[in-house]
Amino acid sequence: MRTPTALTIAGSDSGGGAGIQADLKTFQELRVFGMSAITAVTAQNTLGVSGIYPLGAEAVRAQIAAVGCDLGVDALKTGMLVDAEIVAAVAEEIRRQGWTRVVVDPVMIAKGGTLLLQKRAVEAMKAQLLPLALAVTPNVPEAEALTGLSLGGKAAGREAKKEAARALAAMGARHVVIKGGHDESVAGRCVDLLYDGRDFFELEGERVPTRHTHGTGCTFAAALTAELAKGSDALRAAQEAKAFIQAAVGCPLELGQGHGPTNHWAYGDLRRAVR
Ligand SMILES: Nc1ncnc2c1ncn2[C@@H]1O[C@H](COP(=O)(O)OP(=O)(O)O)[C@@H](O)[C@H]1O
Ligand SMILES: Cc1ncc(COP(=O)(O)OP(=O)(O)O)c(N)n1
Repeated sequence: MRTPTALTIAGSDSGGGAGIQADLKTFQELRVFGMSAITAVTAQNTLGVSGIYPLGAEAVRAQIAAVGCDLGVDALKTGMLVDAEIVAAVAEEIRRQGWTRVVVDPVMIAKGGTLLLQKRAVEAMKAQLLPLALAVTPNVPEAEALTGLSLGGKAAGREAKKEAARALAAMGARHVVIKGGHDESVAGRCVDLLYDGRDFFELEGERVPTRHTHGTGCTFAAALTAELAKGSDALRAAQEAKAFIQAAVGCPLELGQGHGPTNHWAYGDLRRAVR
């Protein structure tokens, strides 16, 4: 059987917890061959982002084309896309290659508050990328920025999240997952809401009381992408991704002085232990 492959189009996190590094670690853990197109290099650690060095749209386009014409891409995800020019180049390459298993993680702001996508690029993302998405995976603030709806922040209600999911589906995304890390409305739980254009599904897990949550969004979206690359449908892939991130947050590595990385090998360890 051919080895499943996945491409991440995202920024590099020198601290290793988010971005390209989190994505490739997750692909590897899920036994999917990982490839990358880097949009920007960030100087970053668990305390925050201290520098952003974009590579530019042409460099991103060239990386995607090089991978596409040779290795094949069973599924891909997008992460930090920096600006409207890179968003446009990525959308154009995806269309040109005819890729359909596309996860758009609409990364906008790092935990420390640094902007990872220019504000004027949000419209480009809505118009050009969301119609190509098999799944879009915003957190609550990203869902608010994309839809213009107020979800209530930490007290985001189920109905408000459903309305935002419908609005994102109307923009062209075939599945919407509104991630629950920022939503504290259900005590002690993290509830991600999945909408497939018809039905809603709740992916629920224990909220782990830890500050080590750097890169949770990237890791969840990368696990979703890896499962899609292996041929799972979107609901099954999201359920597996939720189990992956639950293990990764639940077994922290206690690295760094700030928001430390999650543990990308915890899920594999747990699965081997129950065999
Ligand atoms: N403290 C936590 N305990 C368990 N799961 C978490 C925790 N924080 C986030 N998650 C999960 O991590 C994933 C990413 O969520 P979120 O933090 O909302 O995204 P982002 O990193 O993009 O802000 C979701 O599946 C969410 O439920
Ligand atoms: C290079 C890079 N890409 C994405 C992020 C944001 O990742 P995310 O998973 O949303 O995690 P937090 O930064 O919110 O912890 C990043 N920081 N750097």
